[in-house]
Amino acid sequence: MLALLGANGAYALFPDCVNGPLKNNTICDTSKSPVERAKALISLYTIEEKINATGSTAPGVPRLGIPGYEWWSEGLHGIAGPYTNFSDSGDYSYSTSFPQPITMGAAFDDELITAVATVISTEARAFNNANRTGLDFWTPNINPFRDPRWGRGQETPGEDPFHLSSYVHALINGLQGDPSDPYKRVVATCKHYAGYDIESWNGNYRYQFDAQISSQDLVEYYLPSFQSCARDSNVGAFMCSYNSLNGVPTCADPYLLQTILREHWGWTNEEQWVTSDCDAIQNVYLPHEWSATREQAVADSLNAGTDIDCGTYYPNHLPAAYDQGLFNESVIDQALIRQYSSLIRLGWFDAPEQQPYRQLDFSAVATKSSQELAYKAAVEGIVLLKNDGVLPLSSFSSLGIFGDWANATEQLLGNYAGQPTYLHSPLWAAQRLNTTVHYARGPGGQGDPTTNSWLNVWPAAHASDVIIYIGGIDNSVEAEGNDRVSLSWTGAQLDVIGQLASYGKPMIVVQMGGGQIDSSPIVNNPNISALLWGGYPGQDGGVAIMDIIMGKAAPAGRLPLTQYPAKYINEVPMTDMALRPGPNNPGRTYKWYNGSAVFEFGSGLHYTNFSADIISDMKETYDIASLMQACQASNEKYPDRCPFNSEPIQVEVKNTGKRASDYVTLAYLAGEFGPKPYPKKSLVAYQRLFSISSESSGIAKLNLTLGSLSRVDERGNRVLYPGDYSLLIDNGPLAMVNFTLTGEEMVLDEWPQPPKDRKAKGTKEVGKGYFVGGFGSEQSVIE
Ligand SMILES: O=[N+]([O-])c1ccc(O[C@@H]2O[C@@H](CO)[C@H](O)[C@H]2O)cc1
Repeated sequence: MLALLGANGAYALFPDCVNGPLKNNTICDTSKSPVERAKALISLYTIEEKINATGSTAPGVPRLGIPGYEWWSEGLHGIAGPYTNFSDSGDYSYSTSFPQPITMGAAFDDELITAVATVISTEARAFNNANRTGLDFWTPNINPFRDPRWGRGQETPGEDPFHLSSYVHALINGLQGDPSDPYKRVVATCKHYAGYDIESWNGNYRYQFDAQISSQDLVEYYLPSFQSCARDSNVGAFMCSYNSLNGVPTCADPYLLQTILREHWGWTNEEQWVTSDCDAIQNVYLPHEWSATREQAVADSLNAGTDIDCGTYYPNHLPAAYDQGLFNESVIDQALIRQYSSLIRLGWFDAPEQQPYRQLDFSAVATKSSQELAYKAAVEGIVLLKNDGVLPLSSFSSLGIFGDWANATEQLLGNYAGQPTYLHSPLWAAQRLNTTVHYARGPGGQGDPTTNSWLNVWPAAHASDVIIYIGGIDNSVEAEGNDRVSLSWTGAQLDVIGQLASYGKPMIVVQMGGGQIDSSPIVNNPNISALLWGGYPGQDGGVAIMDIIMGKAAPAGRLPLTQYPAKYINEVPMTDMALRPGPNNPGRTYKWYNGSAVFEFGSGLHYTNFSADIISDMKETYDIASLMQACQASNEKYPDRCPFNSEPIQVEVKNTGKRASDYVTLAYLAGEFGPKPYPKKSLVAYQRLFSISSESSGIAKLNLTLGSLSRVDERGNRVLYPGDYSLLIDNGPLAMVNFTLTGEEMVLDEWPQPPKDRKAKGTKEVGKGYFVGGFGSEQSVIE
């Protein structure tokens, strides 16, 4: 075995196929396929060694020179995670930390996402070569941001399934590299499959919750991003979730893991594996009480297709399950073939000089271009929501900066962050401008209105020409394990904002945090000139915010989610998973919400104005049978991926104002087709255009597919329906064209129905059977 760079840690070793005991075994023969190599290796393992290899911290098989491997690394917006090892100082003490996905989602720029993911995978390789992280990363989180209370919505690109599917495709390309490359850059893991988006609400916990979701909502809303991962992006791994879905814990559900994932989506490559969320196998036993015993829980999960247990439940309980005959050895072989084939595709077994990534070291980390990309991602994701013309700022001699986020450091990162290269707060950026800056934090964002931290606010405000308040929410309010209980501005913030506004000076509010906050009091206050949303903009977020305020950069991000009024959370329980409006549900997302949003999905202003014109000739009528014939002739395996238009639909976007700016072209379909009720509209394409100067135009090229024209019926089938369609450009809309689809409806994708004998349990009584204890240790249960 060969030690890499001599560092300590879980990644210190990789198998030595040059001089090690297996050098003449097929596992070391690079002319053989990964599966052949993996099979040769595990044929040497005893059943004990096989079982030991099923946990996320795999000990390896020393007698064969197979070192341990830690499967759990994170990479949500930069390398991170419990087993990624940053040094205290110097090399490997930091990496590039990008904005949270909710902010990068607002950029609506897939090329940006691929570039960001490429940096993350490069830095991951450099850290792996120094034995500091793994080769597979448990990212992205692509559960749609369904309910505005969700504490982890910040980890996602937003609420729209088309947007998520496109974003995740771009991301996986950057993380894994081209599928045809002999070696993967790293393996990505699409999580949390599926129906996971509640942390803790009204006595329901992620470990115990049973999400009841119709087939229609599953196919239309909860699963497209996962289909994009599995079917369209060749992702290397999936993670099943804590919750149950329609009565079955997802990690023990052969319908989800076999019928849908592997068979229906064709995710049959032997090097692709499923891990459980951390301790989710334990939860199959308790609190779900799906399996009667611990042994049955591990066997049910392994048999269903969960190949790795994040935790120790498999290694601890599979031996007894094996003795009881609850699983066949071929099932564990299958799991290990997937694991080792994946490691082979990552080059784990091959000599360093054979691989393109083994030479990377710290000089590839936090490069100048990576830092510039983190800044660019932040700028692109910031959204301008209100502006009476005060922005961009000009002619002032002093700035007052207030609020809980004004001097934000770690707050900028959100959760699942590693060690950033630096942390530039808005205050830091303001202090580098050629102006006087007065700063007072004031009462904390989530803060206590009674503290005397108010006192220094007023003199600072008095002395300033322009007032900037930067606040909102952060991970003390929205977090893993912690859903929000209010959509209003927290603590004393509205009070201090109101009093600052009463000075009658130009005033700008910057709303931070991943979940949206009802900002109608700010919108309606005529003394507040401008409102921006920044999400979690990452290590250079403060500079990005100040550059937009000063006009050094132009805002063009769009909200990737709805800003609901605060009363929304009284109108629908978080546990109601339905998207369409019902008696106790006003509907979810911009497609179905029947109330009046404070800001709609896609909202975003500029420092200029744009007009749009659909310049492609579109027919008035399209015949469904002809569309399907063209699709069949193209030999596309999945008809929903067939193009609707043979050439991209071109939209000319003209900057009719005075300042150069990016513009995000959003294209929606609306109309009367398919099952009632009809959604208000659905996003079907988007493209960000860059730096369109005054009086100039850019051309967006939009590719619509048959899938994007389809609707989903109650059984989950994706169908192309006859009816009247409108293609809308932007929220206004700025341009629109109508067309009709004629002929008989056609099924594009027939959804496999759950088996009739599917064992399903109802929702458990809330709060009962919930484990309290640390990761990997089964402790007390709330009875
Ligand atoms: O005990 N812990 O240290 C611990 C930490 C995080 C944790 O969360 C889970 O682990 C992440 C694995 O990628 C999933 O996204 C998340 O649901 C689960 C357990």
